[in-house]
Amino acid sequence: MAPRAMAFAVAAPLVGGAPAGRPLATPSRRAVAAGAAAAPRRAARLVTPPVMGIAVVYASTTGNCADVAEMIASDLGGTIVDAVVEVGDTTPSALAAYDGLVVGAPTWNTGADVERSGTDWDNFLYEELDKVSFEGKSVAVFGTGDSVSYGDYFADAIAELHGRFEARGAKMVGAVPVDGYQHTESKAQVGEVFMGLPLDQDNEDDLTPGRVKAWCDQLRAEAGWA
Ligand SMILES: Cc1cc2nc3c(=O)[nH]c(=O)nc-3n(C[C@H](O)[C@H](O)[C@H](O)COP(=O)(O)O)c2cc1C
Repeated sequence: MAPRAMAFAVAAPLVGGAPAGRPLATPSRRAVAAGAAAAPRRAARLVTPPVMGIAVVYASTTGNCADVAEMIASDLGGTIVDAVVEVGDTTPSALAAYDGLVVGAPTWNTGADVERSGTDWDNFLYEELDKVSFEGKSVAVFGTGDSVSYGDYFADAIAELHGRFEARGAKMVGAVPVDGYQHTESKAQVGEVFMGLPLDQDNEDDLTPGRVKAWCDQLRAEAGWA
């Protein structure tokens, strides 16, 4: 299946750091505050480190995860989200410049233990991520999947991203109850919760806006993204 064209152009983030993704139109309050703080009366103030918001990072083969990434960025808003970027267009060290991340992947490699996404995440997670620490960063995971045709492996890639970022020191946020989902099994499920937010754009896309909204409200409270 042909990869969908990139939903976002790559550009430098609003404040400092390596190029990571398309900045949203509105600078975050922290970015504005950082800019204000950097307006020096004395040269010493220039050493103030850049203050970043969060980045939404995704991969997508047929466009579902890209659509959801855009919905999440829109709900969190430009005061929180500084960049939206496809994972193949960034690096762990560029992402480590942000205060936090929302990361999203589809699941294509059904039943696989590793490289479950079948996208650029596979290389990112296993070839690049080990070089960078995400200590002190809040990271939330979402994923797109099919809870009917692939109901025994629903959104398995969520668990893989969760485990890999947690292993690099990230504070994982954004677990959601399994209530209301119709899958049978998922590697992303622990007890009665998912490790992140699964969305099924194939069978219940009507539920996605409400799920995204509730999750973004949860992230604001849980990660302090406000
Ligand atoms: C060959 C194939 C394998 C798939 N495997 C899974 C799977 O194991 N688990 C799952 O939840 N969804 C599976 N899906 C569904 C996709 O993950 C789902 O359509 C997702 O929304 C695609 O996201 P994307 O458009 O961002 O790539 C599969 C779909 C196809 C066609």
